[in-house]
Amino acid sequence: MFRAASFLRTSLLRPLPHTLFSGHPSSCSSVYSLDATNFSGFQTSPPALSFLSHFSSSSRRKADDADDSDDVFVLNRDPKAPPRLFVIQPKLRSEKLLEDKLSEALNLANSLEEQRDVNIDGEPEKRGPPPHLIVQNPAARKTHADTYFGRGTVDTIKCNLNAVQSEGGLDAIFVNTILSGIQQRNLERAWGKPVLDRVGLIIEIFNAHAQTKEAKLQSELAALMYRRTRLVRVRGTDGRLTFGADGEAEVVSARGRGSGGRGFTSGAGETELQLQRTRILERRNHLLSQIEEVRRTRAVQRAARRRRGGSHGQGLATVAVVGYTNAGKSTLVSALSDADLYSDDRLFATVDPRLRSVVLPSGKKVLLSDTVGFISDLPVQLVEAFHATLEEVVEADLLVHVLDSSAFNLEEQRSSVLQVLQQIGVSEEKIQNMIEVWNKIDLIQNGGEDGEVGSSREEEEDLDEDDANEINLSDADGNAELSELSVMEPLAEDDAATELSQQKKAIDHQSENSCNDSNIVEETSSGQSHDVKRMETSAITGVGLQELLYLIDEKLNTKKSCVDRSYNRKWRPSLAEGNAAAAQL
Ligand SMILES: Nc1nc2c(ncn2[C@@H]2O[C@H](COP(=O)(O)OP(=O)(O)OP(=O)(O)O)[C@@H](O)[C@H]2O)c(=O)[nH]1
Ligand SMILES: [Mg+2]
Repeated sequence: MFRAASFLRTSLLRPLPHTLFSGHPSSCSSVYSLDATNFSGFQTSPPALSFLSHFSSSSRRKADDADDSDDVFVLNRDPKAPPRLFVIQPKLRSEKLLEDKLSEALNLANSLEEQRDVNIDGEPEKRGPPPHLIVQNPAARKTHADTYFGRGTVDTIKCNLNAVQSEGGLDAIFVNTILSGIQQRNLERAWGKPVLDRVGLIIEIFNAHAQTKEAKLQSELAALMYRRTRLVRVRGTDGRLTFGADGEAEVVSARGRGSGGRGFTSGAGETELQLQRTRILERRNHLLSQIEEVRRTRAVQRAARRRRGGSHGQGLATVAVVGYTNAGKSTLVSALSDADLYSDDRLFATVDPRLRSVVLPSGKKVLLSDTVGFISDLPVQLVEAFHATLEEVVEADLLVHVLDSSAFNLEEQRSSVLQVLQQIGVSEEKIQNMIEVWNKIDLIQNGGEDGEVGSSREEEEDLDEDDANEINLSDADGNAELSELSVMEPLAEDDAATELSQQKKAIDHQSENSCNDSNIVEETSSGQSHDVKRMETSAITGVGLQELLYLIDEKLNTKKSCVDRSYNRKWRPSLAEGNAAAAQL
């Protein structure tokens, strides 16, 4: 696991070339010239490749007999042939921020395949970083309403794509920003490949990683709501407005036009656009009813679990482990509960929430909930569609916020998570009471890969990029119904009773740190109005885990001033011991 994280840092965070167009033929910017009308005038009609279509050129195209849900995704879920993406990263003002964003983009592009096979060392199979290009950020001057990038940049990208394409197939292009429907459509026409923006790619990843029925339903719902915002009309070869993947003519009857703003009804006068909207709405209602059905079953199971109670007879408390994707949530929950949850350096490795039981130093049994990770610019469609899963967080008795302490943009990650927590309706009181865990402390103790720790991460914000992302993607229609959904029930829950008796027998090492806050740092976080008790942990070496359990115990049982010092569930190294161990890694 440790090596996996190191790989990510060494392979993706290596210094970037100092050219804007990295890694590809320098001749590109001059040799290739694209007919301007291809992407700005809407006059020509190269093959339509919108993600609404089934792109036929790809060797990984979807099978004709794919189920309904496949229609809303661009890329196939073929674990044997994960899609190959070309990554386009708009340049950012700060070199460090650029490195970080590029690293995240490359990792996102590499995260599309399903759960990986492991190699003979038990490590997941690794893929090298995908082909990528850093281009001028149009937001610095002016984004182009039709293609987002300026014409020269579009040409240069096309030239580089051709070079990469000749070396091996490409399935899609990932532009690490948020594009409008029309920009996406025009870029697909210009480049002859499906284009995914940040929102589209994250939704595809959720689909690729969803294992359970619930997660699949929710990711399809997110894709559907996203697709609804992408229904664009364009002018066809004959100059008429057309709609649809294959440029089919829009059908507008006199009845449709003359509805006087009362809206169209289904029938002969319906526009193609309206037909698509109706289909999407029907499918969405179908998905919502299925999710509701699952929810009801889960609610019954949850009530039964609460009645069953913990070792002290009271109901089981739930501790939700939240945080930025790849912060180490699953690894931490696994380490605390001795369970084996799937963790990986892919982003959004966890899409299906899991509950694991753990016995606290006081003997109290609680459930740790491992949830989906968050990311900056988390698509609003995902937040809404995964409302059911995220309600697990809202309803939890206590939140543990896991941060990757070695992340260069730690502050940004922290505020992204706090933003999502507020967005999903977590009470201010719960946020105030939250435990903040700085995980991966072993990487910092090792000096980090690039020596970047602490406040030096807090780089200037790039306003240009913010401007580029000012696109309203909300779907007001979906809100009311989605808010009615409630918590998805856990998919697995291990029984800790046997474990508890074994642990009690195994107490042979008096804890030095039961109420000792050596790994707890009191600080007032920037941008936060409350004091945060910060824990430093390494889910890999075990540093700080014991202290974390004590703190959880304390928080859940505030009446108890101090927890049972004789308890030692499992030996965990103290911070000082961990420092020494980490130095040897
Ligand atoms: N060095 C180091 N690596 C860690 C630590 N905790 C987790 N990792 C690694 O970080 C990567 C991500 O870990 P996960 O547990 O999958 O992270 P996550 O937060 O659950 O990620 P998502 O489910 O994708 O949101 C894996 O490769 C882990 O081995 C740690 O304390 N130290
Ligand atoms: Mg996870």
